Amino acid sequence: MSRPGAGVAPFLPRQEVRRRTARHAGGMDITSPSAPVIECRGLIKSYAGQRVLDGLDLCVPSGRVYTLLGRNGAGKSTTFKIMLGLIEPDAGQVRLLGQPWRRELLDRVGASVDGPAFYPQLSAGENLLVHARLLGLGRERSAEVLAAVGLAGVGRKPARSFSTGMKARLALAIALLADPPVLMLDEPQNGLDPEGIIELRELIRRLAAGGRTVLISSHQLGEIAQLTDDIGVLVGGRLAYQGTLRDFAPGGDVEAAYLEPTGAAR
Ligand SMILES: Nc1ncnc2c1ncn2[C@@H]1O[C@H](COP(=O)(O)OP(=O)(O)OP(=O)(O)O)[C@@H](O)[C@H]1O
Repeated sequence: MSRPGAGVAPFLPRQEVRRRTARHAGGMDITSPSAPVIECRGLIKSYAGQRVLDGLDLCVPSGRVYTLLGRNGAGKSTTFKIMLGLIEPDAGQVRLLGQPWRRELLDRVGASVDGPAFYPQLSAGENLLVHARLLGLGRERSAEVLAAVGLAGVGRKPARSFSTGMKARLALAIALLADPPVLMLDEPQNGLDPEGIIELRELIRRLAAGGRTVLISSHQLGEIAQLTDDIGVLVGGRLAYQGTLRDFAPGGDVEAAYLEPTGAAR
């Protein structure tokens, strides 16, 4: 899907990034000096002549939580699907873990997009066991992950009868199973109750603290403020802002920064 491209532009000096991000300039640089783990360059994607991504540049540094923010239909899922090789871009390149995209690199990526792929007649534990066996993992790891996402108590209930939130937890469990260094979770908060959102936040923060890189998509501004290190605001098929949350909303009010007249969402 992606061809090896020219080298990626080096990071700008920190002051220059601050200057640019302060006025919400669209850009591809981010303040962390750590190596990018996920990079998109010039992604273009149209559906039936309708352009959704229009030269998208995105850069997720290592060991951080990065949120791709955008309104309904902005192209967040499309971006995730391209990064995961589920659809082809019309143009542009993706790099994962510092290398040009190739399918084998996905062994080190845990992902959830468009809800979980599960066997409806099997319980959460049985579903996880199926995935665990495919990955060469044992029963112990399935149980561990089941507990981590708060599904340990659901017993033999078949997954087809799960609520939306339980399905979201199962999707997360499947993504976590192999303990991958990179997680890509498309709207992981969807369907979760307040407890689930808090648990998810704590889990994601723990994963990042342990050195994993977590990319999520969301439109929940309040939650983002508590969860993310970096954000990219997707507008018109490109990032209107990319950088740290602190630079985006210095006072901590993400909603105000997002909605201000000159803000990234305009
Ligand atoms: N397979 C497809 N065929 C045609 N149009 C599509 C297809 N997939 C997505 N689109 C369109 O592309 C646009 C972007 O969709 P996408 O799902 O990437 O947005 P999103 O930001 O994830 O939205 P949401 O927040 O609502 O999930 C939308 O207008 C959508 O209708």
